[in-house]
Amino acid sequence: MTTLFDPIKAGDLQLANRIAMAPLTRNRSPNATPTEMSTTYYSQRATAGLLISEGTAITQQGQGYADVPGLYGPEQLAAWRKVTDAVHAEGGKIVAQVWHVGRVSHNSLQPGAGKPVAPSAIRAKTRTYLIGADGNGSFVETSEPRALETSELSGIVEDYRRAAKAAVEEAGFDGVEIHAANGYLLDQFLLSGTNHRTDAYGGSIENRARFLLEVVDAITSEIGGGRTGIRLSPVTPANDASDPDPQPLFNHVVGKLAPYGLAFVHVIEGATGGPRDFQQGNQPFDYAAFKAAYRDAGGTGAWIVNNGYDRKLAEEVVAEGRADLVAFGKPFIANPDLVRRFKENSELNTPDNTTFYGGGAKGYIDYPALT
Ligand SMILES: C=C(C(=O)O)c1ccccc1
Repeated sequence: MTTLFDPIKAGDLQLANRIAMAPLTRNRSPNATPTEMSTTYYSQRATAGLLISEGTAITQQGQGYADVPGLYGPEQLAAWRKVTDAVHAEGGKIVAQVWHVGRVSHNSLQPGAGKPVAPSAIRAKTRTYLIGADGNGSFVETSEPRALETSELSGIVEDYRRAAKAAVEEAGFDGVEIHAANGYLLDQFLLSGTNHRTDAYGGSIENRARFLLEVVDAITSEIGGGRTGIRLSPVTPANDASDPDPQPLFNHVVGKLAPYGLAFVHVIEGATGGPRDFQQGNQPFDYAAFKAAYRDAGGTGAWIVNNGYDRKLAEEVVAEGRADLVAFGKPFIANPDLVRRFKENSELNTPDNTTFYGGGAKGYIDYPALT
């Protein structure tokens, strides 16, 4: 029977166990540049089978929150290299989550203080996080976006390609996770609630999946499918994401992903950080059918599940073959040695949600490991 502590090969990635650290935004990268504390934070957690970095902007246009890191400047890449070197020195594996927020942004973060971009000019009913001149952070309403011209899309595809290449070749990541979840740009194109386009990128399911698949094609042709994963969130309402009929949409998406030889598909079940049984539309999402649609189409990537898992539930889904890995977010914030604690069935530290976003060492690198 497979356990959480058995190794697994996910594409080209040889992973020591089935416990992944989910991508966690921490807003501690001033000027989009990770710090020495980032190096400490990730290396403390390197016993995870796979570390997935916090969302990392592919360009300034793709940045939606203050003090999130980027992959678009030499100083950012050099800082990430220190992180990946430290993780590798501990025997860990780490991929970069490549991220474009689309409409979930604010004019003050955008090039030339312009409008955030989106498939359609529909403002997200959500908030973003800014840090004022006084250094204090606050959540503010997102700005009104503009609809991308069809002619702009190939340029953003190239931004993803360039970021993925830089992540692996310059920053030393073992691969990338394409952030196609949580109501950000790629998810905005997928969903009928956010994509009202009338060109070849809007309307039908095939058209709404087109942009995502162009990005997947570009990144896998650049770094290889075996170093590429993707994160999807079929029913999340995060960042005002909505589609009343997600099953055919996401079954289509994973069917089209199957031929790319991806390292993994990472699925947020339910509402991100919320109820696992959340649903969009009038019927529950069938996650088994979703996984079957990927495997039946020839998809061989590891299946990673996330959202609200504890040790017991994680052991069950891996033992029953419903998932290959389980990703943990908040438990890893508070427990750098989560793998050991699970293995020894030790008590877990409790996360302090007042230090999740922004700030310094407190709540970032000061959680105790078992002695
Ligand atoms: C990258 C994020 C996501 O995927 O939800 C995020 C961004 C800001 C705060 C929390 C999470």
